[in-house]
Amino acid sequence: MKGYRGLYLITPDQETDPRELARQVAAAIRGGARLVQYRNKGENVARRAAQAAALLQVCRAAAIPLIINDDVELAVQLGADGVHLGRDDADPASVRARLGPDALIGVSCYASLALAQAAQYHGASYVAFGSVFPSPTKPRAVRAAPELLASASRTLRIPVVAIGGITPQNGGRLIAAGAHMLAVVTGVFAQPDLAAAARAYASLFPDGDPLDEPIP
Ligand SMILES: Cc1ncc(COP(=O)(O)OP(=O)(O)O)c(N)n1
Ligand SMILES: Cc1nc(C(=O)O)sc1CCOP(=O)(O)O
Ligand SMILES: [Mg+2]
Repeated sequence: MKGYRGLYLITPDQETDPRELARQVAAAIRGGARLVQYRNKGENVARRAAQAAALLQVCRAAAIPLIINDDVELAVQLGADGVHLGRDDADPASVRARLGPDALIGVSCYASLALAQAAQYHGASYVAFGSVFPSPTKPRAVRAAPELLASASRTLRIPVVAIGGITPQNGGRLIAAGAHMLAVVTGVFAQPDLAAAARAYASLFPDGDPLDEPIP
């Protein structure tokens, strides 16, 4: 997953109409989102499948990868680009075996560099640390110090994602610390103009096409 830098958009955990959700995500992609995660913890299987399918269309049209949170079967059924796994989800090694070498597999590491090293060893494509700030989406999340991003980006070979309460105001300091991607829900989806909100994050990253810049 070399070269990935920029805004990592995560959908809000809501029963939004699939076409409306697709419209919102398309606007954020126009604003500069580089990776999209479909995250809906709801029980409505049909709604989840419909939302994810609508997002896949939008992402394919823009050549942006779509990651599915938690649900490996949905990712397989849909032909999505990958999955994001946390401590309550399947283990990265078995998911890598199931999805093959090209799948994008993200792993939540909370505040633990040891978890990140293990995830990399077991085939993770990227690791995520958080919450780096208090998160409106997940107020009870474990907190991870931004300084952890520096040791992670120094010692790992895969991209480092920061998540939790990230705004255009506090995001720059995370990039300076070593984050390759900023994962955001509220900072984009709670704004009236999603393209402008995404642009505010995208502009925190160095100039040029972030996908052209290999991660050292
Ligand atoms: C990019 C990214 N980072 C962290 C998470 C959180 O994953 P997890 O701990 O499994 O919690 P849920 O999102 O499943 O509630 C994420 N989804 N994406
Ligand atoms: C899904 C998720 N995981 C987190 C973690 O810390 O692992 S924080 C989070 C929600 C991020 O949303 P917002 O941008 O609204 O804070
Ligand atoms: Mg999970």
